[in-house]
Order: sequence, then structure tokens, then C-alpha cells
Amino acid sequence: MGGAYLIKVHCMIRRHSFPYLTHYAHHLIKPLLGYHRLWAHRSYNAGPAMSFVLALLGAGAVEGSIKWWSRGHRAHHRWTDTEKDPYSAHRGLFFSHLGWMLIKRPGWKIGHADVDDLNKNKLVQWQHKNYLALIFLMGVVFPTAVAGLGWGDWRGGYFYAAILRLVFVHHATFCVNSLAHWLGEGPFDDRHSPRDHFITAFMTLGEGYHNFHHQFPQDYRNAIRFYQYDPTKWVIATCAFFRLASHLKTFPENEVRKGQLQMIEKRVLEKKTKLQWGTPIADLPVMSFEDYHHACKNDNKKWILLEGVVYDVAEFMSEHPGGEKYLKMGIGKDMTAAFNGGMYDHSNAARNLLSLMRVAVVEFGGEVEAQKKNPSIPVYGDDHAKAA
Ligand code: HEM
Repeated sequence: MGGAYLIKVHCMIRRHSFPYLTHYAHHLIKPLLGYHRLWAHRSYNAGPAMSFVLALLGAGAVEGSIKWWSRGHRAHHRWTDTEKDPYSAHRGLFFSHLGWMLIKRPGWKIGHADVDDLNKNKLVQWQHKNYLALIFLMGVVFPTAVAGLGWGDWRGGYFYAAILRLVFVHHATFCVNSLAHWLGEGPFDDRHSPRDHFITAFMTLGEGYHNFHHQFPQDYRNAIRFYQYDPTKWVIATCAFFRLASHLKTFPENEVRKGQLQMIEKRVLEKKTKLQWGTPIADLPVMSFEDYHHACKNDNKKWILLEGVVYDVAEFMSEHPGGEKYLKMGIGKDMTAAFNGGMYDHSNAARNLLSLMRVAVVEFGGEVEAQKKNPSIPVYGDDHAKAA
């Protein structure tokens, strides 16, 4: 008995899954196209026919009227992650997903958002006034009738296209407030919770590039690269092609790149702070060339002067890949030229090694200054022939 029932369900799913899946995608995309990108963010303009269809089908998603939804969404953008954010991700994954609907909060606790433009919009006002009738018509009657009249499956239409579809569509759109603030990375700004991730994008038909979206909310795209999954953007672009939509807004690539590069810089900086870079040159004590020279000659310091900075090579001398001899020869002298190609043009790695050996800076900088001050001071070159 149970087995026969399962087989029947299986056959039904096989027979009707395509139209129901299409129906699901279409019911999900309508609120995203209309409520989110058209009315909440005004990321493009829609002609009267398209606006009307979006208002009707958007009501069928049973997520509130355009006005109510957009007000909440604009507040979410303005007050992201704060107490006044209606779906604050900081209150946990469950709260941002659907907990916010279960907890009764006085209206003043939710941050203010300007919806004057929507108050002036006749279609939005009409949908708001007739919302209850529209959700019954578009949320239940319409999908049931499509399946019933389309392929004679009234019961399937009611259960799959109306009720089950509502559950899926609700959870998918709720993921924009929950999963998209939890899973992934913040390539444009990581001060707040919105994140970019393909999985969220897949589940929400493109809304998962949420970090980008919170940075550039008026951009009609959520995904900016051709390989990223954003069917809602594709539908808007197609509508624009057929002149149903116009004035698609995009942020200048220059501004988008700036944010990305700043985040890359920030991450590089974070990694850099985990390494040792030696005492910054600005924090080193200053000494005269004579003092440097004197310390090496009389105090047995194993110091070398390069580009105006004194380095202690005592421990490194025996490790020097070029041999100990060259470093010994350089002690107490200015070896800038030798280090930079006069003898051997050192690598970046050699320069990095140097940073940990800093001792002091020499007044007036490098060898030229030193030579000018005291031409009798030996620099590299005088005894080069002897060393070689
Ligand atoms: C504290 C200062 C110095 C450091 C940290 C240093 C470090 C190094 C390092 C890491 C190398 C391996 C190749 C490379 O990375 O470029 C190298 C090679 C070499 N260095 Fe130095 N060096 C210093 C000073 C000098 C001076 C003053 C001379 C010459 C008077 C010199 C002559 C050479 C030569 C000839 C080689 C080539 C070795 C070979 O590949 O056969 N170095 N040095």
C-alpha cells in the first residue's frame, strides 16, 4: 500500500517536475526582479506592462506588499547589522532567516527608511490596498489554475505550485537575509556581514553576490563577472533588449575595482603584520659616518653601511652566500655600490634579509655624502682589487 503510494508520487514528480520547477523559478524571480531590484533599489525602470505583471506576480510570492517589503529592505540596507536592522545577521542565522517574523517588535525599533517615492507610485499604492485579495488570487488560485487547466493536475497545482512552492520560494528569499550574510567572503568591504558566495547565488537566482549588492545597491547586477550566476540580471537585460525595461544602472568599473583593490590591500597588510620586518628606518637612531666608522674600527662592531643604513652582519657573515670575505671587507665602509651591482646585484630576498639587521641610519645618507664630508674615508672600490 505504502509502496504503491510512493510509486504514484514518484511518477507524478517525474511527469510534472519540469513545469513545477519552471513555475518555482519563475515565482522566485518575480519578487527579486520587481520587489528587490525595481522597487526597493530602483536599479532600472520598467514599462507599465512589465511593472503591472511584476506587481501581480510579486504579490503571489506572499512576502508582503511592495511598499511593506521595500520599506523593510531599505531599512535593512541603511541599518545593516545594527539593532535597527529588521533582519540583523548579528542576532544569529535563525533570526535573520525567519526569526525576525516570529518575534514581535514595536515599529520604532526598526530603523527608518525613506519610501516617499513608493508612496507616490499609483501601482504600488494599488497593490498595497488590494494586497490580501491579490495574494489569494496570485498565490493560490493562479498557480492551481495553471496546473489544472494546463495539464489537468488541479491537486498537484494546489500542493506543488501553490503551497510547496511558497515554502521553497520563502526559504530561498529568506536566504538572502540569512545565508548571504553568513557564507562566503567580502571582496568589496568586510566591515559588515554581507557575503558573496555561489551557493547562495544558486539558491536565490543571483542574489548571493550580496557583498557587492550592499556596496552598490543601485546596480541592476548582483554578479559583475560573466561567469557568475545571476539569472535575475539576465532577465532584466533581456527585458531591456525587448524594450520592456530601461535605464539599467551600473556603478562605474573604476569604483568597483577600487573597493576590490582596497580589500586586497587590507588582506595583504594583515598577512604582512604576521611577518618580521625589522625596526622601521624612521625609528632607528641617527649616527654620523665617523661614529659608525669608529665603532667598527675601535669597538669591534661588525657593521656595514648600505644606502645610508647601518647593518649588523656579525651573525650573518659566515652564512653569506657570496662568502664571508666580502662582508669582512665591507665592515666600517659604505658598500652601497658593491651591494647594488658594483660587485654583485643583490636580489629582493637579500634586501629582505637586510631589514632584520638594521642598527642605525647615518647622517646625510650614503657614500656620496660621506665621501664629500671626508674624502679620506675608504669606500668599496679602493681595496676591491685586494679582496678579489
Ligand atoms: C649585509 C649585507 C648583505 C647581505 C644580506 C647579502 C646577502 C646575499 C644573498 C642572500 C646572496 C644570494 C644571492 C641573492 O640573493 O642575491 C648574496 C650573494 C652575493 N653577495 Fe651578498 N649580501 C650582502 C652584502 C654583500 C657585499 C657587501 C658584497 C660584496 C662586497 C656581497 C657580494 C655577494 C656576491 C659576490 C654574491 C654572489 C654569490 C654567488 O652567487 O656566487 N654581498 N648576498
